[in-house]
Amino acid sequence: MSSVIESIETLLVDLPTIRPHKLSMTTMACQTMVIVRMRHSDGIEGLGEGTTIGGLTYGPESPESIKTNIDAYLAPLLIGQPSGNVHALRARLNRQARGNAIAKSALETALLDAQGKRLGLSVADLLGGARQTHLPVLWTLASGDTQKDIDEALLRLEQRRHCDFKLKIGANPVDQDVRHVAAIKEALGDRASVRVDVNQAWDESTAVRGIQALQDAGIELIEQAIPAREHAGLIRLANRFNVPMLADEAVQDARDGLDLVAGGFSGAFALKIAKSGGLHGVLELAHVAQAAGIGLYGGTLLEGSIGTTASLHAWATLPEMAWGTEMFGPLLLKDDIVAEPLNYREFGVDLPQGAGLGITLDEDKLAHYARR
Ligand SMILES: O=C(O)C[C@H]1C=CC(=O)O1
Ligand SMILES: [Mn+2]
Repeated sequence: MSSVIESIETLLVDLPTIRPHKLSMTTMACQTMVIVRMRHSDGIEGLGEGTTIGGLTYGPESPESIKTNIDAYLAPLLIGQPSGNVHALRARLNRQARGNAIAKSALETALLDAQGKRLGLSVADLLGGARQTHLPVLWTLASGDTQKDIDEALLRLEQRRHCDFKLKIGANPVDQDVRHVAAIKEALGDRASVRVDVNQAWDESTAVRGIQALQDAGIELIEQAIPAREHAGLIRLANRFNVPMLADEAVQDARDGLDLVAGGFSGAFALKIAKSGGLHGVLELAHVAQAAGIGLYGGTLLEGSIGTTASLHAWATLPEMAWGTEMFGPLLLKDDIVAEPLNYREFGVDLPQGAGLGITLDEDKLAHYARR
């Protein structure tokens, strides 16, 4: 008899960050992940992760809402269903539950992990096969202090850990932010690509002033300068400047991507499994971008090792991404809940091998960090 989904357990796991991570909307000292353990009648367990940033400061789902909504609404839709048809299960969830993209992404990850283990294939294999097994990874400088950021970047360069850096700005007045960014770019010179993420903090006229100065300072990419829903404004900025715009919060899924393209956007899209409700959804967005000549960027919501690995399996199926990836989440955390951490080397990370995600939990660490 074929396998069915037997139980779905969700755990809130709190891991401290290696340093305060200062973003335009919040400063993080800890990351909370929702870990999904999905058990099937054939004895296989699938792992998933749903993670956001800073409670409700980043988006409409919080770690607690992700857990509650899986427990109360989404898990009951899956339990007792045949394990193996991921598309049928996605459709079932989407028919009965609106939104909740992060929760759905965690569940789809667990389904794919289990199906891969069942068939002896990696998640990338299930998605058609990996085109890359080593992916570039940038580092985000967000200590809140210019000199500390410069020292951190120089160390990462020296270690051959990262050579692309994203600076989180938008919490301070625009001129102060521009001075901070320009000082870092000046210190790193041609050794590094420097980009900024404003996380929606500016209005359009502030953005015009800020982006002009950042372009003059040699910044290579401007991420989400204005609020997510201001698609027309983002398209105007993309057409006004030479430095490309990276749409992040503005582009959740393929539908948003199509609207931006149809409106005349050019530049790049940040792909995140969490925004698009999972790996298949994010690849649909990637395909819209590819058809429209929009650059690809493998994005993160600062997931731990499970969510980061799931994303890597999706990115691995794509051709080389124009702007690389930011799959550094596990490096921002002081500890890990997996037995074998991801291998970061040579300015990038290796795609884990093995069936499913290719990840094993460290049960002691999980028990230690799980919220009681
Ligand atoms: O891009 C975001 O908005 C989220 C995130 C990615 C890196 C980081 O530091 O925060
Ligand atoms: Mn962003």
